[in-house]
Amino acid sequence: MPRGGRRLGTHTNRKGKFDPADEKHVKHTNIGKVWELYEEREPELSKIPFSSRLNLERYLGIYDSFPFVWRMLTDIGSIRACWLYLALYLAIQFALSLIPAVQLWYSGQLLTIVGTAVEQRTVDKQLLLRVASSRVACSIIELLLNHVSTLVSRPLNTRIKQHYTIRMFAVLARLDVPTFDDPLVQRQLEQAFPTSSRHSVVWRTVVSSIHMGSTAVMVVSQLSVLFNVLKNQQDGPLLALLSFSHSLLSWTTDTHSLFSRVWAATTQNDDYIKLSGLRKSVSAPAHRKEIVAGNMWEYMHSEYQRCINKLGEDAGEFWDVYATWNQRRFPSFTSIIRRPLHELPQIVFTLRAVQYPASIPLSLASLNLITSTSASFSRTLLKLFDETGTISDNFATIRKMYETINLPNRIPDGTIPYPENHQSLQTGMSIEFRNVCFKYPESNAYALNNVSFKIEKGQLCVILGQNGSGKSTILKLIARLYEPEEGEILIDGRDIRTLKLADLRRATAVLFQDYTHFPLSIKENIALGDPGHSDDIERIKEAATLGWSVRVYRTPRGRIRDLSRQAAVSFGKIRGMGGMKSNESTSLSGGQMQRIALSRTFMRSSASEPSVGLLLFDEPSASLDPTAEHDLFERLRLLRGQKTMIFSSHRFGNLTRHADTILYMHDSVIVEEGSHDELISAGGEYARIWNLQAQAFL
Ligand SMILES: Nc1ncnc2c1ncn2[C@@H]1O[C@H](COP(=O)(O)OP(=O)(O)OP(=O)(O)O)[C@@H](O)[C@H]1O
Repeated sequence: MPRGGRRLGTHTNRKGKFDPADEKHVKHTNIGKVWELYEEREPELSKIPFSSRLNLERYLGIYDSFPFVWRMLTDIGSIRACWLYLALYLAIQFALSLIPAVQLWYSGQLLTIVGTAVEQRTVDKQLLLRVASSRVACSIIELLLNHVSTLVSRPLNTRIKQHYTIRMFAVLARLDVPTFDDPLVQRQLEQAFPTSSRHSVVWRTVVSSIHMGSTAVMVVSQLSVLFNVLKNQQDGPLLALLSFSHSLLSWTTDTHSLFSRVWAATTQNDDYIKLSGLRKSVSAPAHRKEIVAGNMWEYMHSEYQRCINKLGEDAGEFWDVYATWNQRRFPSFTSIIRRPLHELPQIVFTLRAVQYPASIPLSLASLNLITSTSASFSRTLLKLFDETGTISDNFATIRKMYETINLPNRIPDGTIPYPENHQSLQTGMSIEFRNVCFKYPESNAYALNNVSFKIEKGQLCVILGQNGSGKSTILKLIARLYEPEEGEILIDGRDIRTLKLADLRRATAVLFQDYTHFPLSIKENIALGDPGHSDDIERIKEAATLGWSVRVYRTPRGRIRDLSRQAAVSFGKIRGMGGMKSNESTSLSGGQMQRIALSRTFMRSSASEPSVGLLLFDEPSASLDPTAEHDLFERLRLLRGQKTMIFSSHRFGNLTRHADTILYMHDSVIVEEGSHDELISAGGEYARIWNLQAQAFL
């Protein structure tokens, strides 16, 4: 039951592992009876005062990110009208950054007027009116500028977001299987393109950079006002310093420790694990049938209640329990002295007033001016530190994003175009495996162990074997989804690695066992089989006709007619399956889904299709009933013409009798090879199972 995390955008430059067992770098705390918290210990730099809040480590990697940030800016420049909007946004932000200093200056002017009035008992009414109205005007201008800024930022954000969404889509779509399946790549993708964020990381970086620039302008302008204010004030620097220390202290203590560090929380409490298991069981639709039919609810309810009663306050989610635990902790020294420090400027002022009673009204005005000016200045200055931290994190994310955009695929592309002559594909492709060994990534066991065979051009080959013997793996290696560890695969006598990947895949039509249904309409699901002809409705209909069988199906969204009688498919009546969440959410059966996948393969695999020379089918009849299976095999055999066709199957029968060659696999190795008659007369494992099956029907 692990929970873990790191505040979004903090320490993103940090390298290394987070190992809960490493006591030197990871602190372990029990949070109540249930949760165990593992936090990274403060790094070396944290010994410098305030460094935990300043997060000095984050600034160290900022320079590495500059080339990527420059690239981001040039990319933004290439988006239509973006520079224009950006320049406008920048100008507005600059104007906004000057406003606080102007407001402070007018506040100072107002206090000077009050001071003069107290001293001389006269008021320059015109000056007062001018200063007061300018002060009000400042607030109105600020409001208007903020509004315009929001109006400008919206189209800017949308354009930037769309631009990068399209690039992200390209990254996701082009990754090959081993690269995409790598958990590290998955994490990299999630960090570079978080799915949950409303704004793109690019927009966040642009905004935070501009804000940092305007905060810097604010700091400089407010500093000059502060300097002017303090210039003529007795005790001014002391009062300003006290006020500044209070702001600094509040800033350093206003942070939640867990938010700034890498952490993980886990539990091994059996009651809590059972409690969450029960909660998930009653919430997930997958368990509903069994809960109802097995009359389980009363037991589940009483167990749930028992676990909650036993755990008491600790029965909550990690964050709730942690919040309660954190509140109970004794306040830190800094948070204790924060309050008295807030009062200190007033105490100092009172002491001074007692010393020089004659100047009390004037000093009162000064106290107010100095404390408000220095508080505003220190707030802005400290905001600048926070923003610098955010910038360094955003820059690091930009770097990661561009690294992800450039992520190379694990399967290297070849350079030789294939085939030299397209007509040659009509007579199929030859395939040869020479001593091929292969392990799946993250697996220690061989899925193929020293496999060698040759399938000649135009042959029909059936790969037979039990579950897990390696049949699908052979097909995946031919489609170059993975790379063998040892050995060679030859296509028409050429090393598969030297051939251009796109050409090879264009020449191959494949139906995998674990085919999927894209959450798109049925028509689009079929058309994807040959994206080059996705507008060719006749071709889609033909593929659908070939993939379907002798039944009439009703889908919740439309009716697919009996295609075996060569009736036309009316796609107008089949409304899309777009929006379906998963296979379970539609009422199409496994067999129906398989027919759609078959139709997709048929988009490119007809005998007349000149660009395809090899047809690969991994258990194409697994979800079909016997009639449909027989029907399908007959159609496939007729359809292939003279092209090479490879089937993987664990069923003996109709198909194997027609095969030119059968590869019989066991435990990642080919144990028998030959035609049906050859294997029967050889009297090996194939013959044994064939005879067993034959006896069953006697
Ligand atoms: N993605 C994967 N990662 C790790 N191991 C895998 C993966 N896919 C398959 N394997 C393993 O490789 C071995 C060969 O699998 P393969 O899918 O080629 O068998 P198969 O003969 O096609 O089986 P089936 O008849 O069940 O489809 C099996 O032990 C399987 O568990």
